[in-house]
Amino acid sequence: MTTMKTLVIAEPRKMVWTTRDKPTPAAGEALIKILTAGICGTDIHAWAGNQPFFSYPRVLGHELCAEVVELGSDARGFERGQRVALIPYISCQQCDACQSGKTNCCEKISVIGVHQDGGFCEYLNVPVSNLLAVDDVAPEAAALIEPFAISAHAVRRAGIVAGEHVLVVGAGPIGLGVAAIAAANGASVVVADTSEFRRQHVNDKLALAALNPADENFYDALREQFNGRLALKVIDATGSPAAMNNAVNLMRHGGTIVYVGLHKGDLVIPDSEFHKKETTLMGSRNATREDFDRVRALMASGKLRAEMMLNEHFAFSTLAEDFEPQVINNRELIKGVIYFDR
Ligand SMILES: NC(=O)c1ccc[n+]([C@@H]2O[C@H](COP(=O)([O-])OP(=O)(O)OC[C@H]3O[C@@H](n4cnc5c(N)ncnc54)[C@H](O)[C@@H]3O)[C@@H](O)[C@H]2O)c1
Ligand SMILES: [Zn+2]
Repeated sequence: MTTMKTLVIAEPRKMVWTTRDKPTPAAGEALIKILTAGICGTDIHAWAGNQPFFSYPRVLGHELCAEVVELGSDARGFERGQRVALIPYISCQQCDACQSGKTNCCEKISVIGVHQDGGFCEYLNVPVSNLLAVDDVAPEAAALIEPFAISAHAVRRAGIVAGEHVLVVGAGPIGLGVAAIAAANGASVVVADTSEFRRQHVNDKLALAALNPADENFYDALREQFNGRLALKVIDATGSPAAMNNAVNLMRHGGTIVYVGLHKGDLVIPDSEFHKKETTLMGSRNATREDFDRVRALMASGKLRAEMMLNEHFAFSTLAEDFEPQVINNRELIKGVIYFDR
């Protein structure tokens, strides 16, 4: 086969099937055959046209599990037939962040499937330096290593260790990943979300307590979970300033707040509480190879399972037709994985 089926966002709200040439890997690249792909909130925003940095036409897909089918010259470290996950970030290696070793914060970062064409197609060329070997992880879970790695990065930034009282605000894919990884670290984890459906998912699939921050007795319920105390670490995964303006009030002395949610609007930090409690405030951006490795190992050991984040499956062959009715209009979608039926 020299051509391949490719799903292109031609313009906002318009997905079309296109036939493209199957690529040939250049030096340092692998040609990968996509097996599964996760659908991210970014994909949905790109479809809707409300992602300012997006340009069209674009092939989405940055949460990928694939098989190596061909290797370009000098593409070392992988073999044909090997199962891999994509680390989609390409950093410039020159900016201040990259020079400080924080390539996840690169000022000129290019994300495969966001700033350049990704994997909602049958085959993709990628630098081998962007691959992670995942032979010990099933394709369904391997497609979720990237969102779980973003969560793992936030957990690592917060320094969450066994026995700590951790409140995760927001039970979308990122918050669920944070809660699952913090619990795998041995922390005592409570999740807060205004959505009853998402709280039920936390109870059922993570076996953790989930509270509604809009409830009158929220603070009392939180204290009850944490042996009469407030949280030591709060991780925000909502992206809602309304959810987090009072985060410092949820903390006890010497606590840490990590914002992984990207807030559409400024945050308000209650000054007196912030000083009085000597609160630490941190951001968390993307993930590093270390975070991807940690997630792969947790998945291989059975401590992280796809179902903790995943609740829908889609077929690649009908995705253009299904995207609006089943992805966009599905109020109960948390995370979907696409199967590449050929
Ligand atoms: N830092 C990074 O590198 C990075 C990477 C990916 C995503 N993100 C951000 O992380 C955030 C979460 O992503 P997601 O895909 O899980 O999103 P999502 O929209 O699926 O989940 C957000 C959750 O927050 C809940 N929520 C909203 N307002 C709330 C409130 N006031 N109180 C409690 N819960 C509330 C919602 O019910 C929902 O369950 C987004 O802001 C996203 O942009 C950051
Ligand atoms: Zn850089």
